[in-house]
Amino acid sequence: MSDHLTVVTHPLVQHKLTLMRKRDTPTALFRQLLREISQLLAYEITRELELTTETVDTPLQPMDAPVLAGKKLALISILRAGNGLLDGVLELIPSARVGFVGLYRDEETLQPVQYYFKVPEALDDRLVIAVDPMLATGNSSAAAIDLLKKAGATNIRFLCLLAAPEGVARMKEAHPDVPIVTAALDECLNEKGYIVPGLGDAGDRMFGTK
Ligand SMILES: O=P(O)(O)OC[C@H]1O[C@H](OP(=O)(O)OP(=O)(O)O)[C@H](O)[C@@H]1O
Ligand SMILES: O=c1cc[nH]c(=O)[nH]1
Ligand SMILES: [Mg+2]
Repeated sequence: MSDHLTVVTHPLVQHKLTLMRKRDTPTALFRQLLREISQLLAYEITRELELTTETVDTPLQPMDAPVLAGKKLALISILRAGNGLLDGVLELIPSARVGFVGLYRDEETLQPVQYYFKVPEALDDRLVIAVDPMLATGNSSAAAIDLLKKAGATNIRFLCLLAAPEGVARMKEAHPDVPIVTAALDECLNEKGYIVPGLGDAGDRMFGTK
């Protein structure tokens, strides 16, 4: 991917995102919509995956048919809200290897606090797609990507649902080599570091906490 930021403007993505933003959308529907959007975003972020060919026998004759090239890609969920994107993407790419970076954002300092890290082996040989629905200050995603790079990843993409300009700028400064794919670029952050207009706290809405 050449662009640092790609906003997926597909009408289905935009319509579903609007439903997710509504205050009264219930938890079960919120999760279902996120799963549906995650697959449309995955389509976009994987559009330039390398292909090779494999000879297969169709019922009529053999042919050289396209298959994905290289080592299986790694999906990394930034816990816990990342899991809301992970499930749908994994359904689309079931052979992907999966890792988890546990981070939560301290609500006072807006700094990430790490509590878990487990990723697949040979990250340096894989395309790594890190997923987290919300890119707000960018502190969590920048820290997660630092950890992935320390673990050897060199080819990383970041998939989110909503981004704030502040978070995109932070990522561009810290990780200019990591393309971002999102469904929307919102206006700004409020004084508590929430994306506005946004959709609130993705993890809480997804899991019914708070
Ligand atoms: O860009 P930032 O300012 O760092 O904010 C974004 C982070 O905040 C949310 O996670 P949260 O800390 O709420 O944890 P959770 O996923 O467990 O709810 C979100 O899922 C991101 O990880
Ligand atoms: O708006 C925001 C900002 C951080 N995390 C969220 O879930 N929502
Ligand atoms: Mg949260």
